Amino acid sequence: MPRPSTASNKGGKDESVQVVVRCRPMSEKEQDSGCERVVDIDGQRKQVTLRRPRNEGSQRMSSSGEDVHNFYFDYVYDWNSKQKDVYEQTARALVDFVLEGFNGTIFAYGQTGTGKTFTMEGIRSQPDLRGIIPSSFAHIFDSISRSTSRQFLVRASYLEIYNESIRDLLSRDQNKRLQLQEHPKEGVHVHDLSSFITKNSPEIEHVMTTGNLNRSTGATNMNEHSSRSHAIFVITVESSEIGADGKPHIRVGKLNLVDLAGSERQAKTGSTGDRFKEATNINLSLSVLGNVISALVDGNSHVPYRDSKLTRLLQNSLGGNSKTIMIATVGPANYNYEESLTTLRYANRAKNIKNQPRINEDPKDALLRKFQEEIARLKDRLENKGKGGRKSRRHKNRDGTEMDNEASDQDDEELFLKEQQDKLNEDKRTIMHKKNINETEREAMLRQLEEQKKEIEREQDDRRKMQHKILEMESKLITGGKDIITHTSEQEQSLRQKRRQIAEVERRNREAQQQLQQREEERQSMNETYTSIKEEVEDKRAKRDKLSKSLKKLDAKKQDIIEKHRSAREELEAEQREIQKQSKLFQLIIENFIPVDERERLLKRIQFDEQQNCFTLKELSKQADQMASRPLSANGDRRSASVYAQGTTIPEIARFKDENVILLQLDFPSRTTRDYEGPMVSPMIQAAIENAMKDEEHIELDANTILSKKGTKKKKSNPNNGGYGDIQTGRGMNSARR
Ligand SMILES: Nc1ncnc2c1ncn2[C@@H]1O[C@H](COP(=O)(O)OP(=O)(O)OP(=O)(O)O)[C@@H](O)[C@H]1O
Repeated sequence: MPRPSTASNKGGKDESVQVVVRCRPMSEKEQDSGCERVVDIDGQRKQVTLRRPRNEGSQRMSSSGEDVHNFYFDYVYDWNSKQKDVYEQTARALVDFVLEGFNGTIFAYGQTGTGKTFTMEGIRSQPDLRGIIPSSFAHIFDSISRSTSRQFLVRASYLEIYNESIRDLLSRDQNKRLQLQEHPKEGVHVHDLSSFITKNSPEIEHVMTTGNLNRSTGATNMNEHSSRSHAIFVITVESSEIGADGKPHIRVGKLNLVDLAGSERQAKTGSTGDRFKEATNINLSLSVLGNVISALVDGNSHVPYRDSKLTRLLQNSLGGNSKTIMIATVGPANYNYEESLTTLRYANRAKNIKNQPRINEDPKDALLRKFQEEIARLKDRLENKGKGGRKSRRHKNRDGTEMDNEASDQDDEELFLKEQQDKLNEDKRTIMHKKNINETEREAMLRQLEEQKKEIEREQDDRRKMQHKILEMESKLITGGKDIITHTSEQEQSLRQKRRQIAEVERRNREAQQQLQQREEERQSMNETYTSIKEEVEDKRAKRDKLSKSLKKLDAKKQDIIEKHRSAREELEAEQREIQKQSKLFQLIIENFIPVDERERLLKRIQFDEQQNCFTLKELSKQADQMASRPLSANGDRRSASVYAQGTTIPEIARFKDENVILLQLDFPSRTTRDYEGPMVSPMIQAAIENAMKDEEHIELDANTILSKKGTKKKKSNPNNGGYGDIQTGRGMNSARR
């Protein structure tokens, strides 16, 4: 719903919602079970510090850490705070503004059992423990009694929102549920809500007691006496004063005193069934209250006032034309840490809500105006009757004496009527004793007298009724100052004004302090950003150092690898040279020592074995050009057989059968050669080979060249000296070997 924009809040100056935090003392139970206190209050700095319980996380307690939360409010009160101090410092100025015609709201928000009711109502029977509501009663009536120029009308209402339904706590019928109505100009109000005009503190106290008796309370496992409903006590103060134009001007101030239900999360209360529904609805109102606060703080165009009864009723108090104080209550013990943190965060946000309070002047529906008009009307009627009476008196005054009736008051009127009655009685007696009239005439005269008498009695009765009504109405309008010495009153009034001024200065100081705090927070966050950039630089520098170290290591490794590679390459080159050398040697040998046809056969047989990665010679049997087959004997045997042998095997040849032939061993001839013992290669050839091998690039080996160089020397050498000096002999050697 859009923000209210009724005429009443137009033009009001922006004013923040005041937020006050109060922490109650440790209960006996908490003390006995040795609970740790996690809340610190610094009244001077208006600071609340909440520490995470020691067993719930690290021991770190730095101001920037997550474990310590600092909050600043308009006022903060610790467990030793007095009810009177809370009232004087926070509520008094607001109640004064209500007497001036502003709307005001004080609401207590917090977890069950943290002191909302104690702060709002307290213990009424003990003067020192009376809370904000009873203190405001005394304050209002005391102020009125000191007022010299104004007439007041004070009325009170008391309602409860329970399970999202509204109940009039002052109604006879407690089953009746009331509805909210919205007036385009006057905003939201509860239809049919009863209100009681009260003329003094005892009367308004009585109203509260009656309402409290009707208030729903229930027990949860958190706190037996916990209130599960939102209670709103409304005091409307109307005042009238004659203005410079000589006409009465009316102002209406409305004070909402709200004791909200416990704000704790439902899981903790262990609610189920009806209690669950109850908790859900209570939480609905509270969560909508949270949404409203958020929307107002964030400056949203849509504020969800309509989402709950509570927020609809408090619409003017939040972002409207009211002066508002939120009192957030917290428990000091460690087990309340999470709830206290939630409450403090909630309260901290509420500080940023801006209202536009302004005086409600001459509203059309002011009860005081109706009273004044009715009294005036009745007085007028009385006067007119008086005039009529006086006229008749003048008319009936037989002795002709003229009376000054203009100045006659009510007593005069009574006296006049009494005189009239006495006169009628006198006339009646005279008629009774008259002798010169007949009976019929006498009776007619007496009847006329009787009629007149009845009329006078009726008039008397009417007047009494009107007078009573005027008195009754006037008694409800309170006017102070009659019994107070004006001087003292003025002094006190100026004192109060000074107090208000002090409160206003303090409020401005608080706002300035808040702004300072906000700037400090911004500075801190900038510092944090700076610290984080610094940290980033440090981090990057460390990474860079690390990287340059590993780069150095890699460089060293690279050098190692290059070195290893270089030496491996050198080795490979040497190996390659060696292989080339050998290859040249083999080439040399092949070209010079292997016959050409043999070389060609070998070349044909040569193949590369992929698996073994080397050249191999093909199997001879598989060669197409293998040796010619051995010749067979005439009859197809592998070898020719002697006739004898044939005779033994072939039975047909009977010629040899009888011969006695002895199988003798063959005599081997004695050896005529010797094994070669000399050098394999003649020194000359060896020298030629070595010479050729010296030049790696080109091996020149031609035995003929060598032979031509050595010429005759070689020819002279003994061909039997064991050498193969002639290449031709080499070939011969190869042939011999084969
Ligand atoms: N500031 C305080 N000084 C002393 N006693 C306190 C204070 N605040 C609360 N207490 C005590 O703590 C108890 C719980 O307080 P109270 O009933 O006011 O809590 P509550 O928040 O109103 O709970 P609920 O949500 O049930 O209404 C009461 O016994 C009350 O007397």
